[in-house]
Amino acid sequence: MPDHFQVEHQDGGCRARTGRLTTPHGEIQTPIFMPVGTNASVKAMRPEDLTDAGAQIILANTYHLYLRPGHRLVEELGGLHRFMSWDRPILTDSGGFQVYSLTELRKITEEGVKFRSHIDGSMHLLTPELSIKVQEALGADIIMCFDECPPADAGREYVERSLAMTTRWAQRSKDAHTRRDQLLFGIVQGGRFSDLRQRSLQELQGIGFDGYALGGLSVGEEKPVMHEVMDACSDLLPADYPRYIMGIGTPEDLVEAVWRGYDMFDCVMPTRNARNGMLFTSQGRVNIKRKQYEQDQGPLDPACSCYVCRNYSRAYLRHLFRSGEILASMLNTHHNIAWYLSLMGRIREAIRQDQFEAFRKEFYHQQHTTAE
Ligand SMILES: CNc1nc2c(CCNC[C@]34C[C@H]5C[C@H](C[C@H](C5)C3)C4)c3nc(N)[nH]c(=O)c3cc2[nH]1
Repeated sequence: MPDHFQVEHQDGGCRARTGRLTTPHGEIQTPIFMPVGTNASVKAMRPEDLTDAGAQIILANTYHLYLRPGHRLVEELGGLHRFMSWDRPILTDSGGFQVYSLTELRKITEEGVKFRSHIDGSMHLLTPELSIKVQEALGADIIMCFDECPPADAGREYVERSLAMTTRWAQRSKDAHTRRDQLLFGIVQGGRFSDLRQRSLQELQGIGFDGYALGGLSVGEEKPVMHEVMDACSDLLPADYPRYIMGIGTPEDLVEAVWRGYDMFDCVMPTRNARNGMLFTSQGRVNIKRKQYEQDQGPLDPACSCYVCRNYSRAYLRHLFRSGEILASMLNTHHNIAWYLSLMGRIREAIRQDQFEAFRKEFYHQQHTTAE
């Protein structure tokens, strides 16, 4: 058992488990959802709103912060925690995925990824060594290996070559990692091919990391493919290490992933959907701009105890959204993050009671029976 992670309770009826992950900026109770902050901010939320909503750890990103304001500047100003006044854990992604998803002009070579900045058009080369150096300069508590996330429709031959490079990049990431107080996670690739996933994981375990992430998912593949890969890897990932699935997901995806034994998740959905008026509730999704809420004096979600549901009506939230008020983004985001985090709290409690199987059935039923 590694000293930074302990499985606390294994649900008696399924693979779900609760755990405790210890980082330099504090302990994290898993399963955990991590709100994402692209440019050193979780859009429309102040740090005290995040802690009020129950956030234990947030995500930041190498690609964006390297380009602006620059990792050296953040380091000179005392690191990311001080820069954004967030004193709890931060996880940074290694930047490869964002280069792939954000830039047109990019070239992947053995050395790293050449790309043109989406901000000012300047050319850059992001390598495993530079990615680790940036993440160390930012001072994140958990950092990620520099990997390549192959396109969802990539053929077996491409995926096989890509994962071999991702393994070589993982070794280079680990060799470049000097700040031992930070946890370094490896990222398993291999596309939809279970045997390649197994090979990737075996190679990463041979190098040795503080946790293992599933990459290459939630990139447009069919749901059954995603569940198949999650199933196959669940039995292969070392049970006494934290398991992180990157980019997951909807509330249903989270419940399905916890049921398969995963511990950590991140997704832009609660924050991005909030800004588009798509809100999560115990009765399913509410599209707040719809006319049916024009005179609705009730709370967004009667079962939610967040600041927004305690103080505002659906009618008011609809008015703010239609008026394009900044407060709409703030309140909608606050609720969606609080709702996601309360879902994770209810999941942890169900696991501790050996009730997660029942929770999973009830949750699916609740989310899909009530008409919007
Ligand atoms: C959505 N599906 C998906 N995401 C994925 C990510 C990014 C995780 N989120 C970090 C991120 C990404 C963006 C948006 C926010 C802030 C910041 C920039 C960091 C979350 C991934 N990241 C890496 N390194 N490797 C993957 O294979 C991968 C696969 C994904 N599949």
